[in-house]
Amino acid sequence: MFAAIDAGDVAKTNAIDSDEVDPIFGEIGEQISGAAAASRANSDQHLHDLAVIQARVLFSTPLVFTFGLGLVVFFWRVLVSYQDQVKRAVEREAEAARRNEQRFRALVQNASDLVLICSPDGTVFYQSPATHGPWGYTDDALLDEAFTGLVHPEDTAAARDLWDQTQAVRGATKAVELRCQNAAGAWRHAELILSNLLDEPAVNGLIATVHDIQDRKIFEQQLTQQAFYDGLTGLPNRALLCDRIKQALVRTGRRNTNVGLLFLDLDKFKIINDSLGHQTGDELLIEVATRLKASVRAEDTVGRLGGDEFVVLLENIADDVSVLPVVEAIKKQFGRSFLLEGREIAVTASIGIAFGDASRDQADSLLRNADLAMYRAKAAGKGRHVIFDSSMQVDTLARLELENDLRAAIDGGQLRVHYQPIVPLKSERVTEVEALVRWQHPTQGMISPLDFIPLAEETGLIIPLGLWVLKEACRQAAIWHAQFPIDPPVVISVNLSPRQFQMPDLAEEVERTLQEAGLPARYLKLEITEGTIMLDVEATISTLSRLKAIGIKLAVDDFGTGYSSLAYLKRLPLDVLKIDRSFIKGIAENAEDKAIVQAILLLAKSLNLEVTAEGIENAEQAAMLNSWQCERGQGYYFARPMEADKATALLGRLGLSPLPRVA
Ligand SMILES: Nc1nc2c(ncn2[C@@H]2O[C@@H]3COP(=O)(O)O[C@H]4[C@@H](O)[C@H](n5cnc6c(=O)[nH]c(N)nc65)O[C@@H]4COP(=O)(O)O[C@H]3[C@H]2O)c(=O)[nH]1
Repeated sequence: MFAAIDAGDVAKTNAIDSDEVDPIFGEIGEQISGAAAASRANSDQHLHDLAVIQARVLFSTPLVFTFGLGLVVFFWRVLVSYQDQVKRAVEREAEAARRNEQRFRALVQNASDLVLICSPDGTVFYQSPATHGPWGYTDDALLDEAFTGLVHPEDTAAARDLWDQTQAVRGATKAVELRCQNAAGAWRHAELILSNLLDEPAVNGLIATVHDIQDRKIFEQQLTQQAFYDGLTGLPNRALLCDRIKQALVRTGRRNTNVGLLFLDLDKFKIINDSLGHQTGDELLIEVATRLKASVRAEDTVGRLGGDEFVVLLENIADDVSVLPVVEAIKKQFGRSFLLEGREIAVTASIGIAFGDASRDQADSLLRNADLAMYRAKAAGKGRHVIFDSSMQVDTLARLELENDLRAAIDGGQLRVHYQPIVPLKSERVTEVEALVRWQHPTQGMISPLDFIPLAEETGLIIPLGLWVLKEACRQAAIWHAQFPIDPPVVISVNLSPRQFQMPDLAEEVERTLQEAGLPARYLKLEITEGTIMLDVEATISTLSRLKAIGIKLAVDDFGTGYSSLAYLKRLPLDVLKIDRSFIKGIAENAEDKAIVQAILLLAKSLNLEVTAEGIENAEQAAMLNSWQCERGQGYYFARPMEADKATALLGRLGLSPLPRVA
C-alpha cells in the first residue's frame, strides 16, 4: 500500500481495504479524511476568501486606477506648474538682467561722468562713452593712455597721490578735486573718484570716475567772491581787507617792519553821483579802482570799503617816507581827468595815512586812524594827503559833536541870517541883499558857514537848514517891502547848495515858501554855484526852467571856478553871473585876473546876462569894474554881512540915497 502510495497509484491505494492493512489505518484514514475534509473546508474557505478578494479587487481596480491616474495627473500638473514657475522665474531674471544691462548701458552712455578702468600702472583699458557730457570723449579716445594725461599739470601731483593711496589698499575708494581737460581742450573742475577693484575678477582694475563739478565750483567761487569782494569793482571788501590787515600786522612782528594804510575818499563824489546818476557814479568808482591798482605794487592790496572809500594796504614799510612815492603815484593817476558820459571831469581824492605794527595796533584801530587822517586831509582842501597823529582823535570827536550840535541848532533856533548889500556900481544904492547863514553856537559863539555848510552838505542836514534860511530870508524881504516902499523893491538873494538843488520838489518848495511869506517871486534870486550847474547840465536846465517859470531870478555863484562849458551856459535860463572874489582880488595888480574878469564881462554881455562882482574890498576895484561896465558889486568895501535889524536900519536910513562906506 505504501508502495502504491509512494508510487502515486491512487486507484490501487484506494482499492486496498483498510481493514486488510491495519485497523489503525482506518483511524488514520478517518483522521486523514477528517483532516482532508477540514482541509477541504479550509480550502473552500480560502477559495471563498480569494473569491471575495478577487471580487473586491475586481470591484476596486477601476477605483485604484482612477485614483492613480488622478495622482499622476495631479503630480503632472504640479510638475508642469512648477516647470512654468521655474521658466517664468528664469525669464523674469533674464528680463531683469536684460533691463539692468540696458539701464547700466544707458546710464554709462548718457552719464555726464567719464568712467575709466585702469590697469595698476594707470593705463586706461576701458573707457565709458562720454561723447555727450561735459567731457566729450569718443569711445576709445583715452584707451591705452595714462589716466593722468587728463589732469591739469598743476593738479598732477594730487592725482598721483590719490592713485598711490588707492592702489595700495584693495577695495579702497578715495576722491580728490582737481581740474581735468575735456575733448575740446578746456579745463574743467572735476571730482576724481578712484576705486580699487583689482580683486574683482570682472573688473580687475582701478575704476576712475571723473565727475564734472564745474558749475558747483563756479557757484562756490561766486559765493566767495560775494563774501569777500566788492561786487562793483572786484576789489577786496571790508571783511577781506580787515583780514589782510590783520595778517600784515602779524608779519610786521617777524620782519620788524611797518604796515602803511592809505584811506582814500573821493572829493565831491556825492555830487557827481547825485547829479550824473548812479550809473555814472559806478563808472567812476570802477575807473578809480583801476587807477589805484595801477599805482601800487602787485603785493600791495587795494580794497573798497563801500561808497567812495578805498583803502591801500602797503606792507614792508620801513618808515613814513617810504609811502610817499605811492601817494605821489596815486595823485598822478588822479591828475588825469575822468571821462564820464563823454565829459572830462576832474576828480580828486583826499588821502589819510596811518602806520602800524603788531606791537601796538589792530586792524580796526589802524583803519580808524587812517580814516581820521583822511578827514583832516579833506578839511585842509581837496586832493590832499595827511599822516595820522594821535591829536586827530580829539578833533574827530569834536567833529562828531559839531554834527550833533548842528542838528540841535536847526531845531533849537541857533541859526541866524545875516544880510550883505549888493549895489549897482553906478548908483551904489542898495537894490539887493544876499542872505548868509550864521550859527550862534551856545559855547563857541558865532560860527562861519564855511565851517559848517560842508558838514551840513555831507550829512544831508543842508536840506532842513537851507529851507530854514530860504523861509527866513523871504519872510524878512516881505517885511522890508512893506516897511520901505523903495522902487524897485529890494531883491533877496539866497544860496542853494548842490544837495538842495537836487531836491526833486525844489520848485514846489520854493513856490510854497514865497506864498507863505507873501513875497512876489521876482524879488527872490537863487544863487547856484558853477560847479553844481555843470555836474548835470540837462537836469540843471530842467530845474532852472521850472524855477524860472515861477518868476524867480537865477544867478551863477563863484563864476570862473567851475570850468563851465560855454555851449551849455547859453542854454541855461540865467539872469546873473557872479564873478568869484578870487578874480576880483587881483584885478588892480594882476594882468591875468584883469583879463579873466574882462573876458567874463564880455561873455556875459554876449549871453545877455548881468554881472555882479563879488568881494570888492576897495574903491580902486569898484572903479575899475564900473569902468568895464560891470553892473553890480558886493563886498566889504560897500558893506559886510550884517544882522537883520542892522540891515533894516541901513535900508531905512538909505531910501534911495547911495550907501555910505562901511569899510
Ligand atoms: N574876503 C571877502 N569876503 C567877502 C567879501 N564880501 C563878501 N564876502 C564873503 O563872501 C561870501 C559870499 O557868499 P558866497 O560866495 O555865496 O559863499 C558863501 C556860501 O557859499 C555859503 N553860504 C553862506 N550862507 C549860506 C546859505 O544860507 N546856504 C548855503 N547853501 N550856503 C551858504 O558860505 C559861503 C561863505 O559865506 P560867508 O562866510 O558869509 O562869506 C560870504 C561873504 O561874507 C569881501 O569883500 N571880501
